[in-house]
Amino acid sequence: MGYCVQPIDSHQIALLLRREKKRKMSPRHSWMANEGNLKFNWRPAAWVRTLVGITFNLPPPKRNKIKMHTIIPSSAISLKSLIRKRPPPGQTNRFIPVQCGYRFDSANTNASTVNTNGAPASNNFAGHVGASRADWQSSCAILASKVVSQQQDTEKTGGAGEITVVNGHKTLDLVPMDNLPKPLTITDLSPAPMHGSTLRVAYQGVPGAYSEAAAGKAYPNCEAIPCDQFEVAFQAVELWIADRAVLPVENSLGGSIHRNYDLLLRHRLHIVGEVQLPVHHCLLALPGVHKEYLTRVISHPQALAQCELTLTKLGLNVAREAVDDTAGAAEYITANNLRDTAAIASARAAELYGLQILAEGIQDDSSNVTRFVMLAREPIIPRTDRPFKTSIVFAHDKGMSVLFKVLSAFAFRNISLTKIESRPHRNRPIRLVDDANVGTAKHFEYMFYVDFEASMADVRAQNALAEVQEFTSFLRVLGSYPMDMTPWCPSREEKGRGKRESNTMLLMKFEFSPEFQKTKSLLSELALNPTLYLYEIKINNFVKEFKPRVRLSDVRCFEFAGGFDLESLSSVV
Ligand SMILES: O=C(O)C(=O)C[C@]1(C(=O)O)C=C[C@@H](O)C=C1
Repeated sequence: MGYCVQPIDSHQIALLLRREKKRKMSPRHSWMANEGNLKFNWRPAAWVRTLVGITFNLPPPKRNKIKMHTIIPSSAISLKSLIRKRPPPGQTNRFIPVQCGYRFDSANTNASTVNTNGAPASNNFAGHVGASRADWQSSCAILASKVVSQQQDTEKTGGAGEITVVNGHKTLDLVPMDNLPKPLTITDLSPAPMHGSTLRVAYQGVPGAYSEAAAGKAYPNCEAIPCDQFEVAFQAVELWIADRAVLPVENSLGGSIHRNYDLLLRHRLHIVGEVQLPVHHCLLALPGVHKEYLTRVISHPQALAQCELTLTKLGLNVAREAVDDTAGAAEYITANNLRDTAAIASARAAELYGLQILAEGIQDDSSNVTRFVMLAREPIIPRTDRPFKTSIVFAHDKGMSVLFKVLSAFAFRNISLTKIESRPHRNRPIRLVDDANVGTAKHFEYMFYVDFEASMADVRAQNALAEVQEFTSFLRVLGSYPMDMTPWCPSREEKGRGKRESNTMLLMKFEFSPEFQKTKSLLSELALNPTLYLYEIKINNFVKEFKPRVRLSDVRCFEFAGGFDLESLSSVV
């Protein structure tokens, strides 16, 4: 079945918000109904509630399944409202309809399922075939009609056949066991919704953007939902249009993506994970275009910054223009048939928008990595049995050496800080300090963002934060989440240098074994998803079976998506 994924923009979000308000429907309710997860809401411990700075006003669990269909939002969200309007004739649409590649049947190549090039688009990340929005809507409709018909049956029969009275109290509305959601366990670090549909993950950009790849790495079977701005991705999660958002926060070459730091503070989403994505940029142009024809290069400002030196080395001293995202740049060239313009984007963007790759790996450093955070409406339960990171934001109070004192709270407890970022304090950007003798000092006021390597379940972290609270006027925990420990996936060039021979040997030795093939695909899924614990057991068996037969030094890196290091996996299990 062909399916066209369209980016959501802020206008549509506003429309949905208004509609949502009109129906006086609380998002909390819609989630509970949608996920069928009524009984399993966990209340975070008191210290989490205090530190997260958010009141968890969970309504009492409701078990009346009739309520569920009345408050399902998805069936009411029209697909149309998620599709961007076409631009007036003569004006180019910034987001032309493209086949996102999440669901594709080659037999179906109608206008909405082909890319701008007329060619069918293809998938980029393994196993990410998810239900389309249409499927999602129809499953909600089926669920709703099921509940309505059950309700009617009950009304007709007066509830016969169902136990509705217990000890004289009409309290229970029992549902067949099969329909009950599975209880959450401690391994459900970030519980996925149980509405029977795939996880919907919002990202900024259009298909082919690195953020889409990051969404696929974080949630391998997700339905990735493109959004035209970071803010829209935040709102999509807040309005239950998406279940998660995956957004970039920093790049190893270009530095912090400040906008997302500001938005983290403005919105009430929680960081539930992180993914680090190696970013290999390509220079893309229309087929037949040579480097010499180019008069400008367009891309996301981060991507332009990451390739600055290489572009100059390639002799491309041409105009460099910033656009919203890398894949959007590629799309723009194709849509406008620009033969004098190149885009910096991914190889997948080249494939999707029918461009040729003029140069590959053009980032100034081959180990270019972007760190993305995974955002959800609910925080996850912090653990101590694997490496966790905690992100906080604080504003310091008046006083001497406050920043030093705050940082010492971590240093004295041997907690490493992995990142510190400061942003202007929007409410109070300047503090004036008058000194009658020398004049007025104008102090810039900041919000400080700190990531440290400890879980909120670790007493050291709790004590450190208790101390930090003493020196700060504002403190919020943005999230405590598993660190991305996926082994380093070297770039193609690095891999070629030395390791290829041993990898090839290993693959030759085992590739004919069906068991190996099966396990290999499981492992590649794990390599792509740092939060999947289910696979640990399977890996354990794999390691047991294969370890005696191969030298670990021979199997440093497999030649499949994501790549991983067997040695570090065996230390995980
Ligand atoms: O434009 C894209 O493809 C993005 O996903 C955005 C973004 C960013 O915001 O930094 C993500 C990764 C790369 O570092 C370049 C751009």
